[in-house]
Order: sequence, then structure tokens, then C-alpha cells
Amino acid sequence: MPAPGKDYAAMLSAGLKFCPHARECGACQTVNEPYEESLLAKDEAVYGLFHALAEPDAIEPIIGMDDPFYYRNKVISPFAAGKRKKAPAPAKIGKDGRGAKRPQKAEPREILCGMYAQGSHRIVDTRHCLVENEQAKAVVYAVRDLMRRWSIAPYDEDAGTGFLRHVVVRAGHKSGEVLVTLVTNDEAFPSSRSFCRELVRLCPYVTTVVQNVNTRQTNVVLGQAERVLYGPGFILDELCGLSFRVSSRSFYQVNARQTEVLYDTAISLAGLDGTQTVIDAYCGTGTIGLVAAKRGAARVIGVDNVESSIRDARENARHNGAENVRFEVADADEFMVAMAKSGETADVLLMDPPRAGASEAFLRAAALLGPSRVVYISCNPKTQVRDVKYLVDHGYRLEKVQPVDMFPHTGHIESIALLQKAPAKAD
Ligand SMILES: C[S@@+](CC[C@H](N)C(=O)[O-])C[C@H]1O[C@@H](n2cnc3c(N)ncnc32)[C@H](O)[C@@H]1O
Repeated sequence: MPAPGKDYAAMLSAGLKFCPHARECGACQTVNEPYEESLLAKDEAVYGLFHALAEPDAIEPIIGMDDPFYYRNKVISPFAAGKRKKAPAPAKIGKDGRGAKRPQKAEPREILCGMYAQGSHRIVDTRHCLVENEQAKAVVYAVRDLMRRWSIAPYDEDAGTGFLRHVVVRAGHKSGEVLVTLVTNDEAFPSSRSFCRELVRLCPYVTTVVQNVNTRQTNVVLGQAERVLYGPGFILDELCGLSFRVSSRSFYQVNARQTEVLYDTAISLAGLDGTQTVIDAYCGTGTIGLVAAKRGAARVIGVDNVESSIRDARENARHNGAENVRFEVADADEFMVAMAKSGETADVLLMDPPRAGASEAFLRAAALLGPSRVVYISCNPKTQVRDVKYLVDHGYRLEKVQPVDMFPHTGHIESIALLQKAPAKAD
């Protein structure tokens, strides 16, 4: 077999996938390399980080995907004006007027969409992306075509002018429902109803469209204000046999197929036997906590600081018939500190913080609360190992590290660490 990554023509003729945008886009650093090699590199990185804190056989090899393509169920694209097309050279006109042509209308500027090239705001057209959900990607290009036809101006980030800034598309991996968020630079959206009607005609799998208004000059994609333009304003999707509601601003894992593997692994590491109180810290829409509630937790308390996520989490509890759960909107640090002070107890702490990891205040309160197990899910093992070390220094043992490949072809690593409270030392 030819060495993939070295000879693209050979790769294609061997039936292997090849990303034509890889060099320019830069989001998937290893997409044109053999998948197994990138898994080995991730294994080495995790081993390098954790080996000083755990027994060598406690660090498991990464769980990869059988089919590591088109897995991203969330697709984001900016819009911007491209270069104006060159005007044709003026025709030579004879004295008798021969050669004269009617003046041409100025060509409209191209509208660019796709992804920002790594570390820049230059848009690369990534139509043939190998990791994004294909239906969601088609929506991006349908929106771009409608912008052209309806003369909707793309946003100009330097001048702060133009109308459509971004589109964010989320596809339910089991339900097939698709949520489209149009991020606009103005609240007024004339003809939004006919725009949505046409979008749904072009992409009939779109089940809801939301307008998000972001008028600030910022790199943050979403603004605060939203209104539903079409459909219910959220999609439903299934994970681990439960149904989840996902709305525009709520966190939802981008690789749903591997999320099931991640949650199955985390819940089995939690060792639930029907008696435990479980905290689901940084719970998002309550997904992992609800799976725990259905698989052996006596009681689950979830906390997240995004209001819409908690609204979704409560709705998710209701429509999955989970009565042994409670979700709170709060800062996770404040929640943990209050919980530790109140004298309440918890047996298992499930935690899944953002890339920055947990704060020392959170970890101090966790150690004080003293759950017998901590199952720490992270999308950044560098901050995870820092936090694990804190817990190891404060009475816990690192029992297992299980990486799961949530982001194939990229350098990103997701891993689960299981910590167990070490027995108190006899004096
Ligand atoms: C990696 S996501 C995990 C979500 C969820 N466990 C899941 O699997 O879908 C991190 C979550 O932390 C929340 N978050 C970030 N900072 C927080 C804070 N200081 N307090 C509470 N939640 C926070 C975010 O809103 C987001 O939902």
C-alpha cells in the first residue's frame, strides 16, 4: 500500500480520503496522515503527562473511531466580502460608434464562507471538509447562495457594517434534526420569514432557525439577544438511549458518536450502585448527569453557569422522566464552596470543565467535600493533569486515565481520569 500522506494521488487511488483544504485551513493537522499514527501520538502525549501520577497500566490506550470522518455535528462559518471581480477592459470604439457596448452593471462582490485559516481572519473555502457533518455544511452554502440572491451584505469586521456575520449549524446525529443560527449585526431582519421558507425549501432537514443578534465588534460569535424565526427554537437528539434538547446557546458535544463512548466509559468508572449522590459539575444540558441518573445514581445535582443550558437540562430531565435530578444555574466554584460549607455530602463528583480546567477554589472545595470518587472529563489534558495533581496532593489516588478520541485528525485530546479517595493514614 502506498504511504498515505506522502503521495496524495496514491492515497486517492488506494480509496483513502484526502482533504484538499488541509494546508490552508490548518484545523485538522493530521487529516492526510494515517489515523492510527495520530492515535499513537495522542497516546504518547497522555502517557507523558500522567505517568508520574499513576501506575503505568492505569493509563489506557485511546479509544479511536471506526469511521473518523464527518463527525462534527456543529459547523460554524463566518461570512465576508471577497474581492470585487475585475471589470472587463473598455472596448475600443470606432469613430462611427462601432464596438460601443452598453455599460455593464458593476459585478457584485463575492461572498466568502468556510473557515478562518489558522491564526488569522482569512476565510478559506472548505466545501469539501472531511470532518464536518455534510448536511450541516450544505446549509452554510445554501445560506451563502440566498445572501447572493437576496443581496444580503456580509459583515465587514473592520468597519462594523454589513448584516450577516456567521451561521452556526447543529445537526442531531440520531434525530437528523438541524438547528440553524443566523448571527446578524442588526435586530431588524426584513423578509426573515421568506428567507427561512426558502432555506427550508433548499435544505428540508432544517427543523428550526434562530436569529442571534451580535452588534459588538468582537471575535465572540454569538451575542446575547435571540429570537426564533422558524420551528421550535431547539432540536432534539439522542445520546445513550436518552433524548436531549439542544438550543442555540447551549453546550453540546461536537462528536455525538464518540460522546456515547465517553459517557459509557465515565459512568462505568463512576461505579454507580443505586445508592450514590452524584454531582455533575459543568453539566451543560445535563447530558452526562441524566445518563448517570438512569444508570444507578440515587440522586444527581447538576450545575452550570449558562442559563439556557440549565433550562434545557431541566426540560431534558422532564421529558426523560428523571425525577432524581436537580439542576442549578450557578458558578461551579461558588456552588462547590457552598456545598462543602453546608455539610451536604456527595459520593461521586463528575466534572467536565472547559479547557482552562477547574479553579483552585473548586478543587479545594471538592477535596473538602470528599466524594469517594472523582470522574474528571477534560478536553485539555494539560490543565487536567494540573488539577489531578492537586487532588492527588489532597487525599486522592489516580486510578485510571482513559483518553477517548473526540476530535479525530486534530491535535485535540479528550480524556477521563478516575480518582479515588485514598484511605486515611493510621497515626
Ligand atoms: C466541556 S462543557 C461540558 C458540558 C457537559 N458536561 C457535556 O458533556 O455536554 C463545559 C461546561 O462548563 C460550563 N461552564 C464554564 N464555566 C463555568 C463556571 N465557572 N461555572 C459553571 N459552569 C461553567 C459551560 O457552560 C459548559 O456547559
